[in-house]
Amino acid sequence: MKPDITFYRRFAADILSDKKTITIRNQAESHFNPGEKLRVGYEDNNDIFCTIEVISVVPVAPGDLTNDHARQENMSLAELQAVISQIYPGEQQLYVISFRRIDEC
Ligand SMILES: CC(=O)Nc1ccn([C@H]2C[C@H](O)[C@@H](CO)O2)c(=O)n1
Repeated sequence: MKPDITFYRRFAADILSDKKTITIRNQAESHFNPGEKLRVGYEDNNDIFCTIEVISVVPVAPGDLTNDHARQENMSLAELQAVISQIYPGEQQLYVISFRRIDEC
């Protein structure tokens, strides 16, 4: 079965240990709704590694990212800003998807 959302493999350990509780995505992945349960897979092969429940989806401009966002990503703000500009260069509107992990698969 295909995942509903994927993550780079390097972030999986932080999700599975509940250190990472948000992800920041662009418009294409802003359609999730609070309460929705998502199968989470690896970006490189789509293997599912856990299930999460969406808590909220909130718009954010890249320039408005804070230390609080970084803490929830288990990164420094500088690291988060670097990751975002690598994945979403030039995007002006992003979305913070907050989640809680339900299951390890
Ligand atoms: C397709 C795609 O966009 N995949 C992504 C996007 C983001 N992430 C991670 C990287 C950071 O930890 C946050 C913020 O974007 O989410 C990802 O793993 N895969």
